Amino acid sequence: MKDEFMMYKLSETVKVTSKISTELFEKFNVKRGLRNADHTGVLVGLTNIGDVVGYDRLDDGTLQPVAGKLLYRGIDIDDLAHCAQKEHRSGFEEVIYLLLSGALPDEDALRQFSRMLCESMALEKQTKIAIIDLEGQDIMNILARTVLEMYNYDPDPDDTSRDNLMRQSLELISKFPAIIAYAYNILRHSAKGQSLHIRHPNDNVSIAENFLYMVKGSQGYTDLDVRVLDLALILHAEHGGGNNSTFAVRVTSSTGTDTYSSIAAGIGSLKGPLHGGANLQVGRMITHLKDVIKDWTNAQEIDDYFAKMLAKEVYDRKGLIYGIGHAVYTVSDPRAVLLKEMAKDLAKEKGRDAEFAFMQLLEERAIHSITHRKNAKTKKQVCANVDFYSGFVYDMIGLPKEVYTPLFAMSRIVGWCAHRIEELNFDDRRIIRPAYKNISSPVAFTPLKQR
Ligand SMILES: CC(=O)SCCNC(=O)CCNC(=O)[C@H](O)C(C)(C)COP(=O)(O)OP(=O)(O)OC[C@H]1O[C@@H](n2cnc3c(N)ncnc32)[C@H](O)[C@@H]1OP(=O)(O)O
Ligand SMILES: O=C([O-])CC(=O)C(=O)O
Repeated sequence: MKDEFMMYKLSETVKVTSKISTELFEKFNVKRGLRNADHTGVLVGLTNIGDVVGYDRLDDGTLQPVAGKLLYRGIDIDDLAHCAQKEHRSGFEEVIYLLLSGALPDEDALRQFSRMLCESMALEKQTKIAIIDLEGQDIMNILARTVLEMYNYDPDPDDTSRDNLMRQSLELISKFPAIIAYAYNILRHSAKGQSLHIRHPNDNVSIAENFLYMVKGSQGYTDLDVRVLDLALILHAEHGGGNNSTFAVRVTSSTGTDTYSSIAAGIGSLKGPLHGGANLQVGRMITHLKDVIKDWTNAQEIDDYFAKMLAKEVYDRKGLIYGIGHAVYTVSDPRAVLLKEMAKDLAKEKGRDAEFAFMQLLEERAIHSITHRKNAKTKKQVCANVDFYSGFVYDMIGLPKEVYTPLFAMSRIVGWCAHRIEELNFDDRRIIRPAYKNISSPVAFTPLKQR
């Protein structure tokens, strides 16, 4: 038997053995996707870090959709984002301090903290060599592998005491920008034949600015670009304990494993197209839609195409419109609202109003099409999520698609670290270990010669 046929045979067998009928989930009251029947998440933990609000629960137990709110340690992200922008200073460092410690820094503390992060941004020689060695097409995979490699250079990698976790968190948060920037520059060099730049981070500039500098050089960005990236970093930093990547970090942390293994799990989760990887999928989808939709202002033409997408007849045949829908948000995702505001201003500045108007119409028609789709099992209200406008914003400040999802990780590493510290520090913590009911019947063993 040829190896290819063996693989085909194995896969065909799995087609049958992996089938589990939906009725069985209902029969055994299994919370598919750890979700209740009303789509809310099963309550599996408590946290002091982020609060994601998408609905109110009324006295009769039903849900009332509300405009989305996101709080970091009790503080509304609208306030964090608008205040930093109004004061013309970077806000991401303040958010890191807040999420990790639980309180806002005063001016002195913020200055010292920002300097500390900046000074720890440069990568050790071994890490740089590891990134060059790990040449590959996907920066999320390079990031995960680099993080795993960093275990070897840590003098105390397995110590899960709070002090050590804080040290490791600050190291990882400060080093992600250089890892991503260098990995992209190496990819650009090897895949596109461009010159290779390994720029040392600058002292006394924000994380957002340092990232742009390391990717594009000092002539390659403007003050506005820095402000835009800083906003994106503020908005992606944390999303409660239940989002898939943070939960992956909490699940792995609950075993007592080391920080690098746990963060690599978070990166793997975030890469998925239903989670952080959706920003890349939105970019691809919009490029496709710009091509196939002849009249960018024609709602009917868009509706017709979306109907075919939802019916899995065109595009990637997954039946999804990327950047739309959310497990918690219903009326709006507050991050998408802020990114959309930013996208509108930027589009005006960069002469891309027609594209912005097209995106806005796509958003409106996507929500309409999902709400009115054929054979819908539920009528849950959907809205644009954080990934809908982020790629467009990155594109307008000249960032390549290869870094869209890594930028999400560069920010979300903060939430992951805060949750890992929390997971390893509350009283009476336990290993996370839910149950799977086995539904197969017992099978008698058949000796090899009799099969
Ligand atoms: C940072 C982030 O992770 S944000 C999310 C990024 N992901 C995406 O943008 C991918 C597209 N979106 C989706 O796949 C989903 O909306 C998710 C994964 C984000 C949320 O999934 P769920 O919470 O399981 O969806 P939910 O239960 O609220 O969906 C309700 C219904 O709307 C449908 N729906 C929701 N979003 C979409 C979508 N984008 N395209 C098509 N149908 C959708 C669901 O299939 C479901 O249909 P059904 O009732 O007929 O079964
Ligand atoms: O909360 C979720 O399920 C996904 C999300 O928006 C995030 O992690 O930012």
